[in-house]
Amino acid sequence: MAGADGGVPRLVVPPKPVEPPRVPPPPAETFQPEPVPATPQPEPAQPEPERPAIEPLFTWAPGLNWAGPGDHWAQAWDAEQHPVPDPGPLTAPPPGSAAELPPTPRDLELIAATLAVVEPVADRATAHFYALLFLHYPQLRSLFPAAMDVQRDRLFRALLMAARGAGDPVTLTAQLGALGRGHRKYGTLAAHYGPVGECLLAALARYAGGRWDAEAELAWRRAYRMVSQIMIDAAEQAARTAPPWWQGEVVSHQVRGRDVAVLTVRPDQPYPYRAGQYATLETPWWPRVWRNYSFATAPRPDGLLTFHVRAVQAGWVSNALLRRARPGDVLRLGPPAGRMVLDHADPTPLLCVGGGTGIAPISALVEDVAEHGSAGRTVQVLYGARRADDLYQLEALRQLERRHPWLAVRPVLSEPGGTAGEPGGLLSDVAAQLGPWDGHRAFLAGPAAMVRRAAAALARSGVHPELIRHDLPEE
Ligand SMILES: NC(=O)C1=CN([C@@H]2O[C@H](COP(=O)(O)OP(=O)(O)OC[C@H]3O[C@@H](n4cnc5c(N)ncnc54)[C@H](O)[C@@H]3O)[C@@H](O)[C@H]2O)C=CC1
Repeated sequence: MAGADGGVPRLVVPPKPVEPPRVPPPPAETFQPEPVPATPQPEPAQPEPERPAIEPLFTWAPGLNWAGPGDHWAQAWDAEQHPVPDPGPLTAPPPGSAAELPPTPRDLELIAATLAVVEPVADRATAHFYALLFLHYPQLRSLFPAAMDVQRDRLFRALLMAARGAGDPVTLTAQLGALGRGHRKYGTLAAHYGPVGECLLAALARYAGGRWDAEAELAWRRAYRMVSQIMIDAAEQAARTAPPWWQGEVVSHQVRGRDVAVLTVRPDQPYPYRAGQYATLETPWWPRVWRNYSFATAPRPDGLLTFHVRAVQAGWVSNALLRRARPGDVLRLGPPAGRMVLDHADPTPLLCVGGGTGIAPISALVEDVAEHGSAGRTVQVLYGARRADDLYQLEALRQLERRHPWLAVRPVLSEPGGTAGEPGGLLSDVAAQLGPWDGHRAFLAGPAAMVRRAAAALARSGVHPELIRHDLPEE
């Protein structure tokens, strides 16, 4: 073929490109084979998200047990993108620094002044606190239930209350020790207290208005350091002798009366407790939602644990325990807690007031007196219920009464139509009418309003307030 100019064809050497030729982008619809790298490059190591040291209850449903980096919540809030403040100095201030000292009387005044401003807007401060906590420390989200409705203000308020009590380390140690031990079941670690404290301070700073300055912040840092150290120490001490939680298999489930389940559970390892105490329970249907239930018997030789559960309206755990739980189901139990325990060396007569399922710990106390009580101690039980068919525990108590002359049991019905000869009305009112009760110790369990009213009424009818025991939080 002749060249275009008709002469000898010449080899045309294209000029050397100055830049590498551009590769046009592939047409959108063509198949592109997956490029194979000449030498395979190792994947950059992805840091494992830090998970709390908890064993999932159900390994076949990890989603139930895990929320945190990578879960839907964290993705939706883009939580991983936010910088993480350094929580180090809060729980471990530099040695010799001002934050290391215990709170001073002036600090307590500043804390009270801050609380006076924050408490009226506690709802918003609480919401802000949790938002900060979960955005900055999404790995802590897994320590809380999926739905935060009930939980919402618990931690925040507990911290505020603890700070208020920072002037009385002995009482604080007793109260916070139980809280620290109880927090082990959530998977709480010592390292979590720093982040929680930083978010608490940030929420306070935002809502304490003009009351927040460097001096107030230092006061809160000192109080929080003391509070968190008490909880950390108690948890570490408990870890030497007890697991963070127990698993308990339901071995029997009976419905008594109209709507009370009597559940008996076999713990996976020995569960030491004292009559009158309670445990916190979690069901497999509502992970990380824990509720308190009193032991309904004194400790038994076979190690089984019994609880009485009435379903409360919209109560997730109580409804699940009443309607879903069956033998073979596995619950989790936190450590025992509660102050309603007996000193058997003390022969003071007892007045035990149990409303509704509040009769559970009262029954345990009666059994405890029967087994270990000092000779001559008398026990009077007032057992309140709305209707006669709600007195599901009466026959068991009557059996004990027949065996033990020191025991007297009186049912009290609050709705009309009671048994002739038995007192009727609200349990708290009847307890007061049957007094005076001076010279007695009183144990109260049941609806919170009943317990409060009964405590006030008994104090008026001669019982020294220090001799009245119940497990409602201090007001
Ligand atoms: N260790 C404890 O303190 C325990 C507390 N409980 C609590 O006890 C409650 C039991 O609930 P239910 O069985 O549904 O009992 P319920 O609501 O049927 O009440 C039982 C009785 O308590 C009295 N009562 C109720 N409300 C009162 C009020 N406002 N003022 C004065 N007296 C009142 C009445 O005499 C009533 O018949 C639950 O809230 C449960 O959490 C249960 C077990 C242990």
